[in-house]
Amino acid sequence: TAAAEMMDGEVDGFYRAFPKVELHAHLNSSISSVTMGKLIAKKPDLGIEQTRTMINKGQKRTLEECFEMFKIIHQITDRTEDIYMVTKDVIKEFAADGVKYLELRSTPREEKTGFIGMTKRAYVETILEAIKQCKQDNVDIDVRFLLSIDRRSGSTVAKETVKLAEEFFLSSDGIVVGLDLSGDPTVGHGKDFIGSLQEARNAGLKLALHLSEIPSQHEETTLILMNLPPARIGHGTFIHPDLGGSQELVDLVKLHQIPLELCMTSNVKGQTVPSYDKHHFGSWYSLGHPCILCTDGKGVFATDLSQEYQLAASVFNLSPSQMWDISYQAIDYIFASDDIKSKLRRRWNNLRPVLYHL
Ligand SMILES: CC(C)=CCNc1ncnc2c1ncn2[C@@H]1O[C@H](COP(=O)(O)O)[C@@H](O)[C@H]1O
Ligand SMILES: [Zn+2]
Repeated sequence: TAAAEMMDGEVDGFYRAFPKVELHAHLNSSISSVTMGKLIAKKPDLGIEQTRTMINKGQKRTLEECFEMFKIIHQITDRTEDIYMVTKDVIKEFAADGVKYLELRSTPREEKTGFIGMTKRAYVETILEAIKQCKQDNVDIDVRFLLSIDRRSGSTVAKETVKLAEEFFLSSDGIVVGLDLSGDPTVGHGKDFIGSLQEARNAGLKLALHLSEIPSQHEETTLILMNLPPARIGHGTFIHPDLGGSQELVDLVKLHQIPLELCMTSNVKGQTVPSYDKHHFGSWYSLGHPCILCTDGKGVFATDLSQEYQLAASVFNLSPSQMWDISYQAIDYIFASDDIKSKLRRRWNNLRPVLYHL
């Protein structure tokens, strides 16, 4: 479509200058081509080509192919030094794109390769170290972290991840704020994770769960919404009754006012949504339901948050002031404290007249 073609071109400066909140970014999906180039140069033996780690202009992949891409990326980020560099680069790139508050998420990974190997605890510590370093370097962005549970790895691993998250929740000075449930939606069942997720929530961790990324997850989503309600929903592509969901699900989401983390480029390139104009942002936004624009993975999906804003604005014909409200409203749904929310609102309110020349 014309909008899609436009999006592959230059983004005008307007949405880059917009202060933005990014709440759905997987670390290993967010690696830029520059950073990927550095990683490939460090590991020439792997013979990895850049074209296999990102979906470029106009290209599409099946969900299966996308999850194959993550395997390749994980091969090239298998040491703590890689994770450290990736995290720092990703944070600086989000800051350069005008993101003022970022929640990164990543799956604690154990690797036996290399000299020392990497434990899940070391993996998380490395990310937290990189976040701290960026703060010390005065990078203009507030960064928090969610531990991801990969649904492929089953309930025992999920329990371990919750334990690790609870531990870091208490020791990370407010950096670790929650948990994510993600991974291949065709694998595993949500019911295996409900117990662990309830425990996590009782310990004070906030939950952001990938729900209904594919049509066959109706029963799972119902079960999770009845037993948990998470604080935020990732994608929720097939919650709507026209798309394999049901009015009952829509009503549950509306009743609990659960915001949706929406990733337009990711969904179209991953082909769960046929075209930008058919993205479910349209129907939820019309309902007045809280919609948060996110990248999912600015690396693999070759986008950034400014592009996602411009895309939504052009596809759904939204004014700068409506876009401003979307950005401002996202502050309500961050997992950091009310104090941080107030600080961010003040920043936004100070920037608004500058942007609109009011
Ligand atoms: C088309 C497509 C696959 C879109 C992305 N939709 C996703 N759905 C579920 N889990 C995901 C998705 N993207 C990334 N992830 C999770 O994030 C991981 C990569 O980031 P990390 O290693 O956790 O730092 C993947 O292995 C996967 O577990
Ligand atoms: Zn995701």
